[in-house]
Amino acid sequence: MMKKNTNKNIETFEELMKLGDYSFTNTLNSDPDAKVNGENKFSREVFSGHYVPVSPTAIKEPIYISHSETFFEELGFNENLINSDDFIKMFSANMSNISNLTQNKGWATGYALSIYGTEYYAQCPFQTGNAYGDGRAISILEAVINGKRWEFQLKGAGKTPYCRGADGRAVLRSSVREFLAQEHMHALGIPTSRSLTLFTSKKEQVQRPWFRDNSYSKDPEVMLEEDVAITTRVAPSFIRVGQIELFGRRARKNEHENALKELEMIVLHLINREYSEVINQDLDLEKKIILLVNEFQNRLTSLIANWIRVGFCQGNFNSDNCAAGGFTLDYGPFGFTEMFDPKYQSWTNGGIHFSFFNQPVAAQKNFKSFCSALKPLLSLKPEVLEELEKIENNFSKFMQEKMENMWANKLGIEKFDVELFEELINLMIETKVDYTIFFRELSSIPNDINNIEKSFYGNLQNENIKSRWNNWLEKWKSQINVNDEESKQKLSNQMKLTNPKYTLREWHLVKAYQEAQNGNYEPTKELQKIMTKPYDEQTKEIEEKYYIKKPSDFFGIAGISHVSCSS
Ligand SMILES: Nc1ncnc2c1ncn2[C@@H]1O[C@H](COP(=O)(O)OP(=O)(O)OP(=O)(O)O)[C@@H](O)[C@H]1O
Ligand SMILES: [Mg+2]
Repeated sequence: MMKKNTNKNIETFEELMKLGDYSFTNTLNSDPDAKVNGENKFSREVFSGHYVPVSPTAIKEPIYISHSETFFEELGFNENLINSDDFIKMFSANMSNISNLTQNKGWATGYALSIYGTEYYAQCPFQTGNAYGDGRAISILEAVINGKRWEFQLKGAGKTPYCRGADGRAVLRSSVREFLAQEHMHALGIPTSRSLTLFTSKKEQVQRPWFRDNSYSKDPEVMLEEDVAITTRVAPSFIRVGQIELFGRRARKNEHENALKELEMIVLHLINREYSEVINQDLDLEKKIILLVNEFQNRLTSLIANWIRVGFCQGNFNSDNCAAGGFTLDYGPFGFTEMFDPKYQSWTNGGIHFSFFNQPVAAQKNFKSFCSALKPLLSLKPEVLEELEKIENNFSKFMQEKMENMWANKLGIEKFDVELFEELINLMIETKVDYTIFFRELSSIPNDINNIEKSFYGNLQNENIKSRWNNWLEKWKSQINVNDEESKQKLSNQMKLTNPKYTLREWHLVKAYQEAQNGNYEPTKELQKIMTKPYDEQTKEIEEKYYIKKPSDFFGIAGISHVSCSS
């Protein structure tokens, strides 16, 4: 039976505004100093409160680049909305002179920073952590749409108290990357913040450190003038592990009389926004906390296994870039591994700890920071604290289980086999395979290793390696359940739903944002169209253009093989 579509469509900007709901202002505290500080567009310490009201700074004469048709459809947004003047104004950060606005201010939030489990304060200009947070991200709307609550956040909408002396802007390059990556990840079946719209402007440029053309430099060499842009991203909330940490640290140090209360408030807010379907709101606080850590652990471990499944490396997995709802957030120095390397990491300053295969450990560090932040709420309940610590200590066991299941699925086998897996990884490293193409080709269940040569960066002339590969294939085949053409086809189809055909390679992105800088948005749109169907075969023409290994000319090239800065 066809499921009846009960969703109500949103035809006009006015209808969208009617769904706006700012009730969080009843359950969360605003920064008490915000009023005194007027515009709130300069770097300053914010000592308490959960959010600071901030007016976004418009980009002038916004130029439309793209919107997510898929997400519009999911939200029930009429396509015509994108032509509405008010809609364009709102999502290019111009909230003046819009009729039907319930509130013409947005809000920014503070958060703390832990890098690989170590607490940091140095990144805050005051060295206290009180001026660190959304430096250029400003939320402007919460709306309940067809029963689901969404927060709409502009990235690059100008300065906030957390701007740390920077310009509050995002450049076109990083905005195109984030806009495309979010919808690609969603299409890959991976929880993520979503993209709504992408606007740029030719009326404002900001400077960013970057590389010369075709440079091999690891460090930026020049300051580039780049056009500004704003992407609107959408999620049930933008609460980060770092945000819970900020309140956890304040409570732990008893920084002000409301510190513990504010921690409780933000935790309950997190549960409401991200976990209301799994945590009954009538339970007492301790029970809620235990369910919360369990479920966050569950989501986070699945998320990381999924990242590794598709070759994604987040690159900067600090606690402030780890969404407490367990989805992907902050597409800064991210990348998809091409020539397989477990240590792959595109960000030159990122270090090995955020590299591709170390992401389970990086996640564990963020999980630990999350648990530590909750502990002040349990100081009078040692038995609950013990329970929490037990969950915390089980992280690596759960992570390992998720990883093994993921590898088994990727290989189309029932049960993970450590020997089979380790030999595969060794062979993949030794023979330099393209991660995406290899697993996709394997999904066709080849008879001989020559059939998947397409995925090798070198050729297979070495007889020893060739025979090791064929032995591996034999062993693998003895573990998959394929006895006839029909079962082979069935398994092949199933594997192709796990192993995508297309992933967002950096050199595709570079072409798209360089063209966009010249005012040609077609490559961005083409990439968007292809990368939102990553498991489909698509046309021969697309295959020839996008289902190919990284061209040798791009190896080692700055801005393609590695980046120095994400903003
Ligand atoms: N141009 C900028 N102006 C003001 N603040 C900035 C700017 N670039 C980065 N920041 C702030 O510096 C911190 C670290 O930046 P990072 O690259 O992790 O985040 P981001 O990409 O801006 O944002 P997000 O995590 O919201 O996606 C963040 O708190 C961010 O808000
Ligand atoms: Mg960030």
